[in-house]
Amino acid sequence: MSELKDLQYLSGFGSEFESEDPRCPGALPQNQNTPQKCPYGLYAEQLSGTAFTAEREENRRTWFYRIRPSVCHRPYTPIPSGNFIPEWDKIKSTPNQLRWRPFDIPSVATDFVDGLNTVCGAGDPRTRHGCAVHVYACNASMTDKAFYNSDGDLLIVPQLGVLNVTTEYGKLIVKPNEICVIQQGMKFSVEVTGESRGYILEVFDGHFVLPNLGPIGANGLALPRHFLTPKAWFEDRQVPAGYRIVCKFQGHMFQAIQEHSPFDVPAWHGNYVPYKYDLSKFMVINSVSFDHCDPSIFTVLTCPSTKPGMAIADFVIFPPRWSVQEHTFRPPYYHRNCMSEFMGLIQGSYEAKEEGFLPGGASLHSIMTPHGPDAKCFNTASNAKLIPERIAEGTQSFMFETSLGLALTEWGYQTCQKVDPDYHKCWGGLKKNFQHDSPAA
Ligand SMILES: O=C(O)Cc1cc(O)ccc1O
Ligand SMILES: [Fe+2]
Repeated sequence: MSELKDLQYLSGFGSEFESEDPRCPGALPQNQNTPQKCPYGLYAEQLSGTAFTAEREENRRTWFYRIRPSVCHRPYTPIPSGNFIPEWDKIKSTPNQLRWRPFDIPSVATDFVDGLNTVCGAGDPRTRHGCAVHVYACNASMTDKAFYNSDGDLLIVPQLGVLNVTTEYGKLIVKPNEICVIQQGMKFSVEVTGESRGYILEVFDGHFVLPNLGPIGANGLALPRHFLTPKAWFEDRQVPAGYRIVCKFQGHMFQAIQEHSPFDVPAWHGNYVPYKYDLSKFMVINSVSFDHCDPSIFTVLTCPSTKPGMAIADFVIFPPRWSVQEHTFRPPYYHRNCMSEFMGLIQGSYEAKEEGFLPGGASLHSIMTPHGPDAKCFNTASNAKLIPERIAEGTQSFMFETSLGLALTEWGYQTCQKVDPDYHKCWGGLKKNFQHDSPAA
C-alpha cells in the first residue's frame, strides 16, 4: 500500500483552497484559470458542483491542473449494479419499527464499490431530489479502479476498518469515528487493510452545509476548522491493462476504461472539495437545567431542502457527554416524528437501547411511527439518582434524519437477512403506571 501515514490536510469548511504537489512547484496558474498553455504542459479542467449561476455563497467549483483531461477514456458501458441500486419501489413499505443486526462482511474478496448495498431511500436521482442510505462491507482494496457518483454526494461513516481514500485532490485517511464527504462527480479509490464496514448517506438535491447556530452564537457544534481537505498529490502512471472508472449514473453502474491513473492532478484550486471530520471534535451543547433537547442540537451537517429548517437529510451524532438535567427523564423521549430516522452505531451502545442495537447494525423509525426508549431504559432512567453522569463513554451512534419517506429496497428488507423480527418486543415490558390518586409532580 502507498504511504498513507501522517498526512497533512487543508483545514476549513466551504473555503477557497489552493494546493500544489511539492514535486511540481508553480503548477498552479497564478493570475487566471485557463492560460493558453498551463505550467508543466498540464490541462485545465473545471469540476462544477453547482450551476454556473448559483448564488455566490452557494457557488462551488474547482479547477484541476492535470496531466490528461478526464475526457481521455473509452466509452462507458453498463456493468451490474448489484445491490447498490435505487430500487425502493419494488417491495411494499412498512411503517413498522425496524432494527437490523450487524450487516455481514463478505467472506470472498470484495472491494468498497462492490461491497455497496442500498438499504432504503426516497426520490429519484434523475430529478435530483431525494436521498438514499447504503451500507458498505468489504475486505479488499480497489486496484486500478476509481469510482464517482453522478447522482449526488456521499457522506461516508466508517464503523469498522480504516479507509485510505485517494481522490483527484489528494489523499484522506478516514478512521471509525471520523466521516468523509465525497461530493458529486469527485473520483476516488478506496484501499482497506482488512474487514471494513460502514454507512453512507447519499443526497441527490444539493450539498451538505454546517447548520446555522442561531442563539448558540458564533461557536459551537462542528467547528469549520476541523474539516480537513486533502493536499494535492498525483501519480503519473500508465496502466496499459486498463484503469477502470466506475460511475453511478441515474441509479445504474457504468464503467469506462482508460490507460492511465485518474489521480494525475499536480495542482488544483477551488471550493468544491472532499473533506473529512473527526466526530470526537464535536462541541456538544445540551440542556444544563432540565428536560431533553431535541436531537437537532447534535447536527454535524445538513443538506437543506427549499423549505427553511426542513432538511433533505441531517447527519446527527450522539457523542459522549455529561448529562446533568435535574428532575428530568434524561434519555430520549417517546415520540412520533414527521421525519424518517435511520440510525447506526459506530461504537459502544446507545442510551435508549442498551441491548439489541449493535455496532454495525441499524434501525429505522419511519414517519409518524412511534418509538422511544426500551422498557429497561425507561425503568432505569425513571428511578435513577440524577447526579451528573457521563453518558456512554466511548460511544458513538448517529442518525440520518430526512423529511422524506424512506422506503426499503429488497436487499434492505429481505436479502440481507438482518432484520430483527423481535425488535418490537423491546417495548413490550412497558407497564401501565397510572395512579389516579397520585398526580405526577
Ligand atoms: O429516536 C431516537 O432514538 C433518536 C432521538 C434521540 C433523541 O435524543 C431525541 C429524539 C430522537 O428521535
Ligand atoms: Fe426518534
